Amino acid sequence: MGIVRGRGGPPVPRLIASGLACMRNEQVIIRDVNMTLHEGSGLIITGPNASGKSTFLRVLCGFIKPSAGRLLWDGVDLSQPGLYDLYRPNVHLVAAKDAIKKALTVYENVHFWEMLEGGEGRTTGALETMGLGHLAQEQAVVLSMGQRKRLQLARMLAVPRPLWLLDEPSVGLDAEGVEILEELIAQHRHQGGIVLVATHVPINLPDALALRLPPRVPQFRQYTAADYA
Ligand SMILES: Nc1ncnc2c1ncn2[C@@H]1O[C@H](COP(=O)(O)OP(=O)(O)OP(=O)(O)O)[C@@H](O)[C@H]1O
Repeated sequence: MGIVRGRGGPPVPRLIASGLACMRNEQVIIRDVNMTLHEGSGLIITGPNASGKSTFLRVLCGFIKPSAGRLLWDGVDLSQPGLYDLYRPNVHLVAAKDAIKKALTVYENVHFWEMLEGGEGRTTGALETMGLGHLAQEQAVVLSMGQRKRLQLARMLAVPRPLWLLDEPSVGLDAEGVEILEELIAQHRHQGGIVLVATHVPINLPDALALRLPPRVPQFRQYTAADYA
């Protein structure tokens, strides 16, 4: 994660969104979103329900292509062919849907992900950090909502990546869990990582930037069977 510098100039921002827009189903979900983030940055994204916070994170993680605007990573415009594929391994999204496999053990849920991503040896430590070590050999089906969130965060820790995109990461966590989360974010930023948090719940990210998305007024239309296919 070395600092990228222009020739003799200040560090190049790691992540830039410029005039970013996203349409889904012929609806504008987000428009003209701008941000510039350097190593160690934190950004708290707020906005009313349906304002596009989750959509914005999904665009940033490369699941949805922007409809307009530009996204740059280390100064490179990701709209160029093939570059999203190179960028994606830098990003970890903690989404509302947790993709936890109930039939696997807690350990396997993290280890499976770690192996998929080419890592090895971090699963046990990640579970311990999230206070799930004692449940490692239990099937994930027994986990409570807050424990599932802890498992999601353990998966993130098992595969180190510079850019964390966290969608409502504290929902379901108890006070101790929130404290661990805030400490992890602080450590990650201290090591040069970047953390974006979309949330309705206040979270302590010292010196974080703020982005508030405006309310969306959806254009309702008649839906057809094709929309649900
Ligand atoms: N695949 C999709 N197709 C069509 N519309 C979508 C799709 N995904 C999301 N949307 C619409 O995008 C809008 C924004 O949704 P999103 O989940 O990004 O908002 P949000 O700000 O995260 O909301 P909340 O605060 O309720 O979590 C919603 O109106 C939703 O219906």
